[in-house]
Amino acid sequence: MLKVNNYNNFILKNISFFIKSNENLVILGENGAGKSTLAKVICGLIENDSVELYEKNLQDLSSQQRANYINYIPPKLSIFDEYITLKEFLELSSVKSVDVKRLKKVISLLNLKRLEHRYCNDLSSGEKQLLLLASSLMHNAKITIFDELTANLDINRLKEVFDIFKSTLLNQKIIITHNLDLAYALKFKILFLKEGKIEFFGTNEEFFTNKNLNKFYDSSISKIDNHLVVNL
Ligand SMILES: Nc1ncnc2c1ncn2[C@@H]1O[C@H](COP(=O)(O)OP(=O)(O)OP(=O)(O)O)[C@@H](O)[C@H]1O
Repeated sequence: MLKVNNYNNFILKNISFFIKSNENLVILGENGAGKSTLAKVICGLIENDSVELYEKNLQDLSSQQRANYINYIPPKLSIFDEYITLKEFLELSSVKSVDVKRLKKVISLLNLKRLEHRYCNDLSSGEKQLLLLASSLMHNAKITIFDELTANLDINRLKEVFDIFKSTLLNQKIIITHNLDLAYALKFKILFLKEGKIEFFGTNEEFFTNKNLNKFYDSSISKIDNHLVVNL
């Protein structure tokens, strides 16, 4: 459960919304609309007193509690220790002691076995994205925010990630993406930001109508026979 009560800063304006504990969310909006900023507000990287997680004010939570409640997965993996391996990184991603069974399951699920002992810094961009997803599965917070996780993934990997997003492996998910096919297929609730303001908040079905696509994306995308078509 997530509630944001009238949050304002120099980027975001009058941000208020609520998602129940059984709901997931996709955040959409053009470059610079404020999506990452909103994510940082929700997870407390930008301090505020407007966010409630499971009826507790974010500000009142200890660091350990915050880590249990919320996990922000940034667009890019940044690692300070150049000699940390993929497996070591995943072991460190658990908030509690490492669940060896879960670690094995996550490595196998994402086909990361062959990369287990590779240094994280040497992984390709797509492999780093998969490592970030794997780390979120190890962390297993009540709410996980993915900021453009799928940007570097090939089609097969995108499908695997889609299946994980649709599964119950993680609790609540908030997905920031520019991939409208992904957003449409997930069927999660949609929040659309424009210049720091919420322009739309509602169901997937309500958002993905030709009227709304025209309103939010001009004529660059339309829906034909339940498929999104980009008009290049
Ligand atoms: N620390 C900062 N100081 C000043 N301006 C900032 C800061 N962080 C973000 N901005 C500005 O705020 C606006 C929103 O940025 P944000 O990263 O939240 O957008 P976004 O919707 O995630 O964009 P994108 O889709 O390009 O990743 C941008 O104009 C950005 O330049």
